[in-house]
Amino acid sequence: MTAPLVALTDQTLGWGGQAVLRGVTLQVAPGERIVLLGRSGVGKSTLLATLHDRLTKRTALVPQDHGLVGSLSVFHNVWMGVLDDHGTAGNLRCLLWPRRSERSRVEGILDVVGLAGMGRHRVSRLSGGQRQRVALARALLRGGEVVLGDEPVTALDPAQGAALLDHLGGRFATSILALHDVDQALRVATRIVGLRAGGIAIDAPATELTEADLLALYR
Ligand SMILES: Nc1ncnc2c1ncn2[C@@H]1O[C@H](COP(=O)(O)OP(=O)(O)OP(=O)(O)O)[C@@H](O)[C@H]1O
Repeated sequence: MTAPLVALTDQTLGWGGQAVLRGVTLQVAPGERIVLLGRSGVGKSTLLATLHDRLTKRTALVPQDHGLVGSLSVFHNVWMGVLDDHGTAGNLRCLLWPRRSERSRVEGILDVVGLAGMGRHRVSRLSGGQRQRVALARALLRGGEVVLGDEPVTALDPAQGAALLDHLGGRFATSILALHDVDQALRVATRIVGLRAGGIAIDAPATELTEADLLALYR
């Protein structure tokens, strides 16, 4: 059997001594496409944060708040995805004088997320959906074994959101995404983890679940 990428056993997860989720047992195997569902505030981000901390393979993250630096350009925000591949001197040089090869590498990804030609735009002047696509571009540039996304396409229109979820699926072998859209979840997931009342209420292959099963998480 393939070793799990991360394993939690009967864990209590929370913040500052306050439990949010109890009895969490979850293993993530390579190649799984896991979607986390559940009402607002139930603990999806809390679980993602724990998994992000525990994963040891290269991981890209699309945080709910995008995690961008507004005063920097789109190019520099996307480049942040690969900062740890370069030394401090190389990163400082790239901040001031990005090379043509670095610009074109980022430009290729901006094209994928529908932001072609916007590398020099300042992030603080972008719309919410454009910012979300910068965060997605940063994850796509970073690459790795796993992508973690906290509502990574909520600011996008349905067609654009579906296309970018497919791009994530093509770039990363394993994904763990918190989503709010049940149909989208059933389309992209191999496995769905539903949170309710302080714990995991559903953990099953997506093929064994119906829309009604998932909508019950929101009642
Ligand atoms: N960084 C944090 N520091 C302290 N408490 C937090 C933090 N993030 C979340 N919480 C708390 O943990 C609980 C669960 O929140 P969490 O963000 O995990 O839920 P969620 O299911 O992701 O919600 P949403 O769908 O609204 O994003 C909430 O009570 C929230 O206030």
